[in-house]
Amino acid sequence: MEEVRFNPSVNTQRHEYVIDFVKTHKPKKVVDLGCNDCSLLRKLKFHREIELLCGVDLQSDSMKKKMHELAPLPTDYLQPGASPLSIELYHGSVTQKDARLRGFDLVTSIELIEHLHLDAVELFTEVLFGYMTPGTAIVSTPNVEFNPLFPRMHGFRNSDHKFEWTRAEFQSWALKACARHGYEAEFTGVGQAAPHLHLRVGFCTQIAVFRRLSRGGAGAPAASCGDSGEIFSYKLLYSVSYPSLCDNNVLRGCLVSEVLHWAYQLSRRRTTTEDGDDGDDGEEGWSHTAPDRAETEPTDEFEESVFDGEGTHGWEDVKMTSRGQLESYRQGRCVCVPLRRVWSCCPRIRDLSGSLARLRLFIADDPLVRLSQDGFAVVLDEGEEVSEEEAENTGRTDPACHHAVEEEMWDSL
Ligand SMILES: C[S@@+](CC[C@H](N)C(=O)[O-])C[C@H]1O[C@@H](n2cnc3c(N)ncnc32)[C@H](O)[C@@H]1O
Ligand SMILES: [Mg+2]
Repeated sequence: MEEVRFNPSVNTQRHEYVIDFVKTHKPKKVVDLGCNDCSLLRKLKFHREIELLCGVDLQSDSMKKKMHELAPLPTDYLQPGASPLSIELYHGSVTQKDARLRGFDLVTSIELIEHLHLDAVELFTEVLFGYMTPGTAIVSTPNVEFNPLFPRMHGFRNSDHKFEWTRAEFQSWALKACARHGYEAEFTGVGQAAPHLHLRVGFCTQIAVFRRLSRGGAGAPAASCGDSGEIFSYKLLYSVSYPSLCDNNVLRGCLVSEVLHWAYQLSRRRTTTEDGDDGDDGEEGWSHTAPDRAETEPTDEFEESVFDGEGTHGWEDVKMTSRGQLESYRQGRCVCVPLRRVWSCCPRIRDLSGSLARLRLFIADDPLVRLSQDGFAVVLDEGEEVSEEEAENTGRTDPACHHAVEEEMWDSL
């Protein structure tokens, strides 16, 4: 019989199964048991709906070799995620409890259980379903019925395997765990044989997806391990937090970067006065006096009418309603760009800050931004511009530029 080959590899297919599950169910807290060299974690970290991503393994060497690849990339600083992300790696055995891993939304155990002796599988089952009590769990293991399709293989698929189960054996273990701990399970797999063989041999890798039944619901007994206090049996090997917009300092950095970028852009644009006069000194388009505060800071009604959040008024409305009110103006050798104008031009600034008042609060004390005395305009020194190089160094780039940097990074990986 010709040896079966998978493309993509069955390992990749297992990881893709988990990733698809994450995309669909959007768990916030995920732990990968038996994470080995963190290869699944390195893929999962890009799914920013996850806020806490953990890995556990008995062998620390493989984790240590690759754990630094879990660190944030430069792009994570340029475009911080909207929600936080922490990654933690633990050295320990899945047969032991650790309070830090309780109550997760998703636990994955990919090709782990067959590396445990059967008495350790019992302990693991208790720890996983009775103590960790995740909302969902994905457990995969080889399906021994598929092995005849590997004619050159003798014994188990790996010398460290303590057993390999048939579909019936795997399902029996899973259903017992469900009955004891209040879960339900569905069975599937990855790595499919030719259609005429599939029914007979099943998937190469068998997968059980467990879902915890609601507490107090039928078949949901109390956790069998009981609440045995705070147990910390794992050693924390690695921990990293990603920059996120939930951190006020990161949010301020992003707002400052956007405000400066837009203020420079707007300061370069020619403006005309209300009557179309472009000034008497040859410097076309500049107002030379600070407008009344009322001019740069239209009324609340104005703000409500233009920024009612319903998307009924576009930028065209702003130009019409505020003609003559949102112009940049000169003060001495400086150019002042009304903060409201910056706000009007950049949806990202509006999204990030929520309101003009909040924007002002956020950036007012930042040393990179100079606001006018009344706090209503960004003050730029004449001729001050952000060079391409400077923009890259400070991250003061427009979104298109972020994407270019990101693409470049991906190409180099
Ligand atoms: C085949 S590898 C798992 C591969 C990995 N899950 C993946 O998807 O790429 C099995 C892993 O389980 C780990 N392991 C074995 N016994 C363990 C235990 N009692 N507790 C935690 N990890 C264990 C091994 O060190 C090894 O890294
Ligand atoms: Mg294995």
